[in-house]
Amino acid sequence: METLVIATKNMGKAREYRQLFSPFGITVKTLADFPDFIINEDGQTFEENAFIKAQAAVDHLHLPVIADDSGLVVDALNGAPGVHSARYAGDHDDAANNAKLLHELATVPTAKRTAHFHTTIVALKPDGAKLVTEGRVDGVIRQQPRGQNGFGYDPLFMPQEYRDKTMAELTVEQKNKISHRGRAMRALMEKFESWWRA
Ligand SMILES: O=P(O)(O)OP(=O)(O)OP(=O)(O)OC[C@H]1O[C@@H](n2cnc3c(O)ncnc32)[C@H](O)[C@@H]1O
Ligand SMILES: [Mg+2]
Repeated sequence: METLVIATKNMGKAREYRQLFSPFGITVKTLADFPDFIINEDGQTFEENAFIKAQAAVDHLHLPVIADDSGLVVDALNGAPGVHSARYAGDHDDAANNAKLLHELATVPTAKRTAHFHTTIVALKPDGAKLVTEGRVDGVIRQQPRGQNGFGYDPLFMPQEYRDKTMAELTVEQKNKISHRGRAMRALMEKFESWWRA
C-alpha cells in the first residue's frame, strides 16, 4: 500500500489526520515512526514553518509528505502566541502554555477574549509537487480550562459553532468538522487526488 507521511511529532495532530484520511486506504505514518529525525522550525510565518517541516521530511524520507504549522492567534495579545504557540511558556508543555495564556489575559474581559486557531498545510512530494492550504476557526478564550480531548489550547478555546463547549469537549470527528485543521484539510482534498496520483 502507498505511504503518506504526516510530518508531525504531535500525536494529537496525528490522531486528527488519521481520522481525516481514514476513507482513503493510504498508509499514514508520522514522525513517531522516525524518532531520530528532528526538524528545526525557525520560520517567521505559519507557511514558512509548514514548508520547512515538509521539505526536511521529504529530503530525509523520500516519500510524499503533509506538514502543518498551526497556532492560536489572540486578538487582545496582538496575535500572540501565533507561530510561537508550541513553546509559548518556554517548553513544549500544554499545561504551562495554557497557564501562561490565562495569566496574560487575567485582566481582559470576556467580550475582548476573541481568538482564532490557524493552520497552514503544505503537501510536498519528492519531485517538488506542492499544495498549500489554510484554515481557521474563531472563538473565545475561557477563564478556566475544561475538557479532556484534543491537545494544546483546546481546553481554553470555545469555538463559535458551539454555545457552551470547549474544543477539548468535542470528539475528534466533531473537532475535525469545524477546526482550522479540518477546514485546511478539506481545502486540500479538493486537489489531493490529482496531486497524489500524479
Ligand atoms: O510541529 P509538529 O511536530 O507538527 O507539532 P507541534 O505541536 O510543534 O505543532 P506546531 O509547531 O504547529 O505548533 C502548534 C502549537 O499550537 C497549538 N495548537 C495547534 N493546533 C491546535 C489545536 O488543534 N488545538 C489546540 N492547540 C493547537 C499547540 O500548542 C501546538 O503545540
Ligand atoms: Mg512544532
